[in-house]
Amino acid sequence: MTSGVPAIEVHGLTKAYGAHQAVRGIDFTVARGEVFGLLGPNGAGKTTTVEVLEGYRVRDSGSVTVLGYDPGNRSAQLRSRVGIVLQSCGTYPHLTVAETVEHFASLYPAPRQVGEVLALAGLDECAPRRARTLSGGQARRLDFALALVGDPELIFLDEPTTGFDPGARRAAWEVIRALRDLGKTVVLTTHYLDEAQTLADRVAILQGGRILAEGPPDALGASRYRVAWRAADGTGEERFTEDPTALLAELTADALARGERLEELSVTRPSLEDVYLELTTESYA
Ligand SMILES: Nc1ncnc2c1ncn2[C@@H]1O[C@H](COP(=O)(O)OP(=O)(O)OP(=O)(O)O)[C@@H](O)[C@H]1O
Repeated sequence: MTSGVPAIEVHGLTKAYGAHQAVRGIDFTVARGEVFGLLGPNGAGKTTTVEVLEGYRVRDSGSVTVLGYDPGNRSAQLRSRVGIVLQSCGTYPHLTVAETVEHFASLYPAPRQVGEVLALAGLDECAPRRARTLSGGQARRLDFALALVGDPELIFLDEPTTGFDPGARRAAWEVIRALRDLGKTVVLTTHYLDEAQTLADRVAILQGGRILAEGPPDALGASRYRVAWRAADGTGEERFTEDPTALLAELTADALARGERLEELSVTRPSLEDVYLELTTESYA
């Protein structure tokens, strides 16, 4: 359900806290119906960027458009079309799950049906329970449900599975896939690279307020090959290159000149995790 007009357009966005430049001029576009992952180490500027998009933080410069609006204007129309899953807010512990979702539904002009939202968030069985009795994973599903009930076009998920057990994570991934199937646009920040690899159509890797790489998770490493081998002293070695033919020629020639073999030699296209670690470690150096 992608249309020509992007869900989000960011050009030259900057934001400083006092003397500290948290976001240093970033550009990216999120298409409608896309799941977009923002990755990066602690302090990279992910939350700052998302808060600007959500209209919670005022940018210093650059242009930002969300569903055609400037989020800096905090328009009510934009708010009703955007869903935000905050870290568990624990509202109304005395209400049941169904009552909580019903209450939030009443705040929106055209809410989704409560039963449908409960099913989508995997909360059918929890519907009659009081919110305060939910486990951490169930409470997080309720957060999802509350972000969905207004039937938003665009949903921001901030580290949606942090602290989840593996089962709860898979359940949350199913919810996110269901959102994509409904044609929603999802912006996801996460520290779990497998989560980004599995769910995101495209990712941007941020560090020090700059985007280091952007693209589909499988394509990011397409031109960076990992060449690994075991050296004569038994230590594992690895090098990254855009031209494995040249690197292999160099390595094998050197090894032959020393009368050695490159044991366990392999050439692989790196995973998102490899690309992420290489990029974020490189630029610390
Ligand atoms: N309100 C604030 N006042 C001052 N500095 C801030 C504030 N919020 C964030 N920062 C700083 O700005 C930088 C970017 O922070 P931000 O929270 O955007 O990073 P992040 O990528 O979301 O990190 P994390 O993965 O740890 O959540 C960090 O150096 C942080 O310390």
